[in-house]
Amino acid sequence: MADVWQSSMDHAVAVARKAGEMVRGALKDDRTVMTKSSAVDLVTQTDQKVEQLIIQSVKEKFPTHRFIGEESVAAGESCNLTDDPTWIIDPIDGTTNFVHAFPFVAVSIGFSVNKQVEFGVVYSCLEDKMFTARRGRGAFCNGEPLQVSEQTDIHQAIVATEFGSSRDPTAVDHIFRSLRNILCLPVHGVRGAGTAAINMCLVASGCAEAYYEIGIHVWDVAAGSLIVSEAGGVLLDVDGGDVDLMSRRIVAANNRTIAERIVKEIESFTLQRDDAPLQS
Ligand SMILES: O=P(O)(O)O[C@H]1[C@H](O)[C@@H](O)[C@H](O)[C@@H](O)[C@@H]1O
Ligand SMILES: [Mg+2]
Ligand SMILES: [Mg+2]
Repeated sequence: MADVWQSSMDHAVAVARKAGEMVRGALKDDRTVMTKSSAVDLVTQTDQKVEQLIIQSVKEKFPTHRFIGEESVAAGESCNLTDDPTWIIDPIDGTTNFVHAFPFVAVSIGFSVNKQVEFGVVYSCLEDKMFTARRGRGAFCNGEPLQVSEQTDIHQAIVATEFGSSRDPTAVDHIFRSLRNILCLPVHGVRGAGTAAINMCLVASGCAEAYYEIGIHVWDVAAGSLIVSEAGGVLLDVDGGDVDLMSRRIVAANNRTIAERIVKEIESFTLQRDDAPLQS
């Protein structure tokens, strides 16, 4: 049966590739680092230009579609998911990596309809890996099918996580205690690529059993969440309930056994939701 969202997905792949070229071109030149929510929440002109490139090109082709873009939200746009077709964009996932030329940087584009992610595209542009997933039709990297790891023993797992961009001491304490709990299970290792989207693609590829983080935003994980689930993985909230992409918390794992084991070790905390009303 024809896929009603195929042309949108084709466009997402094409524009992510174009955006990736822009990111690669700017890697050595863009040293204009600005900050957002904290001194370590970085943004560059390239983040802003890439988001504009993506939004402009989508608007020309699909004028009725809506957008949630990281840099547009930072500039004051609202972050509400409606039932309308919505492009959820992180122009550079891994801006800190980009600034330091640490070689994991992604363009992440999720597309949701009726609040459900229909397709996800993550372009790991320095590795030239194009990860894609279409709901119900599998996940792929450069056209090759992805499958999560079959490991069910947490002691033989690699777990990915990040420290995020908050330096609030209470939040940092929670993050460290969770990390300590997981390290001391013990697990084979803890890793972090510096980008939520690539961490999730590593789970989808079977290279890591799980990824969890508190503090991410919907644009960090919208595309990656579908890539993980279409590769056979599971998504949970850090308290073990259903994942809520606006809640800023996520566990993405190869299977429920690993996901639930990790949930037991996480000291959860709550942050302001992405869709909280804007403060005037
Ligand atoms: O801000 P970018 O680089 O789009 O996204 C990153 C978050 O800032 C950081 O807090 C988080 O740890 C990382 O996983 C995410 O990709
Ligand atoms: Mg991001
Ligand atoms: Mg970003």
